[in-house]
Amino acid sequence: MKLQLLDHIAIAARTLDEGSAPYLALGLTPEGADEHMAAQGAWIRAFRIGDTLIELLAPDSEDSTIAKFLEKKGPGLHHTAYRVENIEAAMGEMREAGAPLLNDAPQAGRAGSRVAFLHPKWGQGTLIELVEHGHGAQKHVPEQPDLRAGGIH
Ligand SMILES: C[C@H](C(=O)O)C(=O)SCCNC(=O)CCNC(=O)[C@H](O)C(C)(C)COP(=O)(O)OP(=O)(O)OC[C@H]1O[C@@H](n2cnc3c(N)ncnc32)[C@H](O)[C@@H]1OP(=O)(O)O
Ligand SMILES: [Co+2]
Repeated sequence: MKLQLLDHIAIAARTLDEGSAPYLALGLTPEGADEHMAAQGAWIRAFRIGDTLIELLAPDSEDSTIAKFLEKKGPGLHHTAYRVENIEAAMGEMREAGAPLLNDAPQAGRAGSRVAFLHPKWGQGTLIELVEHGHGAQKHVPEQPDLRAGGIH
């Protein structure tokens, strides 16, 4: 398996605004709109640095996995995510290697990506995510493409 790049580093925060403060001060601006991912129990805000994102995660409810994480560890590094070309192939290789995949099938990720997670105990205390972006979405994907520019009327 070839990891293509460090896709994102995710930081858990109590709220997106609280979590944003240091990154705004560092001169970054949020990319696109905040996303609510109910299946992950999270609100997500992304800040881009080249090809990599800082992904802020805030819990959407008291029983969210992010809320559980904050209760145990407080705000901080939640996971690192590596980009792969083909998520099914990458999961197959991980399964063969005996790595503890947390998902049987790819899950829906931010901005239309597909993701799978590996247990943090295996990752030396770091939850690891594998992420595949759709073809043509390797770099910056505008949240709302400007259809006028494409000549569609
Ligand atoms: C989709 C979007 C995107 O990028 O597009 C995202 O990233 S969404 C990101 C949010 N989604 C996810 O995280 C989905 C994958 N996560 C999970 O399935 C789960 O959270 C989990 C299996 C990692 C942990 O669940 P759990 O019920 O076992 O929780 P526990 O609290 O009992 O955790 C078990 C042990 O793992 C540790 N632990 C839990 N979560 C983390 C973490 N993020 N990083 C490092 N260690 C962690 C706990 O401290 C505990 O350690 P000890 O035993 O020493 O006390
Ligand atoms: Co992520």
